[in-house]
Amino acid sequence: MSPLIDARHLGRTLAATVPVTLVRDVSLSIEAREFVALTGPSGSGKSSLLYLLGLLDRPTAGTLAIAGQDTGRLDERARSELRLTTIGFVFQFHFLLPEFTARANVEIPMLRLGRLTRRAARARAEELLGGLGLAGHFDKLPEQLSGGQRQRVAVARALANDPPLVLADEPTGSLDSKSSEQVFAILRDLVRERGKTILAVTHDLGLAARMDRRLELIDGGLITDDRPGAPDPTPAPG
Ligand SMILES: Nc1ncnc2c1ncn2[C@@H]1O[C@H](COP(=O)(O)OP(=O)(O)OP(=O)(O)O)[C@@H](O)[C@H]1O
Repeated sequence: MSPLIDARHLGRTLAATVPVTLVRDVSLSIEAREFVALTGPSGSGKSSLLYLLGLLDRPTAGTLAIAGQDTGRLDERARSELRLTTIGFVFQFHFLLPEFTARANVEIPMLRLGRLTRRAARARAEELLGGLGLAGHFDKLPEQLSGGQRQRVAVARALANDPPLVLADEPTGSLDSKSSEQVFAILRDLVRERGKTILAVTHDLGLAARMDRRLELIDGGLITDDRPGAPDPTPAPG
């Protein structure tokens, strides 16, 4: 099976009098069921890379295949469909629509994709929210929820169309330590129990160390790709 993400020499440069390179020559392959941290100093290009991989932005160099599809060959409509079916996003600041209830926020991606009836979308939204401990909160607006609850609604929304891949930009960055731990456990269980693949930007090296693989960017380039938790492949002598 092809990797879920396969980037070859990916680059993103902004054209300006002095061009700005956000992402340079990143080659990277992520398989299904990986739980990957994307780390690096502020301004190193983590969000820029995440936007490219999430098809929210287009590279100026290199190639990107998502779920085996060469994204450079897709028109806008096909890119949008691939994004809706394959990728869920969770951002640091939830970006829920403030005038819609928790349930409606989760229903929207399903209604946009148009594969479920309104009634089925509603049932699925309630099931997802219920599974994330939000059973009593379907009708609340984002402002009526705590930060941790809002982030769980954002996770439910990311899962609405059952995408294999979830991209998260500092998903615990704005949360207190208890909510942060809760959201981290939810993301980890999505990989372990539901077979999702997660790539999460984080500044928290403690969290990154608890994930399966850590990528590090400096100045837009990938300088580290390691597996902190992996057993040492060479057993100690004796
Ligand atoms: N539209 C833009 N125009 C000009 N510069 C930009 C633009 N978008 C990003 N940059 C610059 O590109 C660099 C990479 O930004 P990016 O947000 O990807 O980094 P980051 O690693 O996610 O940072 P942070 O950890 O602070 O969120 C930064 O120096 C940023 O200021």
